[in-house]
Amino acid sequence: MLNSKHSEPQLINDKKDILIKEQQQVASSSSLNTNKAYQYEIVKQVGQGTFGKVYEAKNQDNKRVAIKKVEKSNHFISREYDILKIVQHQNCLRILDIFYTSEENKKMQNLVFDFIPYTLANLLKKRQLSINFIRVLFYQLCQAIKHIHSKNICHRDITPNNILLSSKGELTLADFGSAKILEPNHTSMSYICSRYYRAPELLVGCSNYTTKIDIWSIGCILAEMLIGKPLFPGTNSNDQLGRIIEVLGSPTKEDMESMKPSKPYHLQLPNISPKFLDTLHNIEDKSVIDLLSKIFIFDPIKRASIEEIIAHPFLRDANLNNLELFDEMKCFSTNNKVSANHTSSSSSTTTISNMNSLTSSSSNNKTASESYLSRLNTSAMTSTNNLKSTDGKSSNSNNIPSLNNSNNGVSINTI
Ligand SMILES: Nc1ncnc2c1ncn2[C@@H]1O[C@H](COP(=O)(O)OP(=O)(O)OP(=O)(O)O)[C@@H](O)[C@H]1O
Repeated sequence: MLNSKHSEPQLINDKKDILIKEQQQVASSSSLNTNKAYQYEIVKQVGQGTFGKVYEAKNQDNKRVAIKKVEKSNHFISREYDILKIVQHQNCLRILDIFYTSEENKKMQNLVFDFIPYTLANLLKKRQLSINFIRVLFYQLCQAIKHIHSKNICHRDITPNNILLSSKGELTLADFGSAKILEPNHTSMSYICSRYYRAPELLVGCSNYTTKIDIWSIGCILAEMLIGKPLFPGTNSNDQLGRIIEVLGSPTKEDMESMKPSKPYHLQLPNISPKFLDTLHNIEDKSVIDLLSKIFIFDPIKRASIEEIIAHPFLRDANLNNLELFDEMKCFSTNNKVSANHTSSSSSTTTISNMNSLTSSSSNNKTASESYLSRLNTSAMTSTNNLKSTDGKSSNSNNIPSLNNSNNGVSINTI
């Protein structure tokens, strides 16, 4: 029932190939293997990340590929290639090749991938999705997460920009640049993950979090697919936590302890009561609301695991065999332009009846990536204070001052 139409990756051959290429890489490290760059013809730039650029290119067989160029520097920890060698799943981005170039006296790592033309972010800007299409997209995302979590890999930056889509609606999780294998008693940087998708334990500075931070992010993505805009569009880390509290209500003392904050937190709150059901009241499918209620839980241990999510009734009838019945991806086709406000679907009812009455989202739809710090070598920085987030705003995740009045009186102080 749940067969993807992706072709099965040639795992063994690819892995062997990658290993051989890596050995060749080491052997020719003095020349940085720059010759290999000539095997690829750059077509155009398609993405600009925090640390690198992504290009559409053609290989020698005229196959369309994506090349992600990232500077190799002593100040950056890039685990991306190491993680990509482990991740082998039809819903996770597959690495095809790696080579190094020297550009403007910088050593650049070039990662070559299958080219996948669309992102969930593009799609969400274009149109509202039907509940059945959301179900199949979310199902595929969950399969990707199940695979990486089975290897203790935490993605740590799941956002609509990192979810790639084929013209048929096949989903590929990309950007393993922030991913890390989480060891049980090791600490990790809490200043990780793009803001809107950051789990509350990260916002309070927890440094021995688990893969449940990814579960929070996919909950945010599911909600965003349903309502058409980010559920928690915080303008800074404080505002982010305030917005979560507005919807979920104040965390209890036990919730706070479960999130293992970096400092004792004293919540000066006029005991906010949950607005969760009000926030999502326009969503007609009640099983998806029940699923979200099991994901949006402060306590990471009580938050649903990926196996529990996959077993939830919302995903029970996910059927990838009829992807072609959906018309959502047609909005990208040049011959068949669908307006951004197009809401009908051939296959199911629309998800919500009135997007304007959703309560928690602001007009600011810009994703604020705060993930870049995760890639900095800790020795290269002394403090996270006053570092700028990639949206250009000053941001400070671990030293949380009072929230401003825009959060209905929610204020949070550290003691
Ligand atoms: N395989 C691919 N095929 C086509 N486009 C891609 C591919 N990989 C990435 N892109 C495009 O490039 C963008 C940036 O890619 P990616 O997230 O991997 O880079 P990044 O430098 O890690 O970005 P960020 O710092 O924002 O996370 C994606 O949002 C997507 O638009």
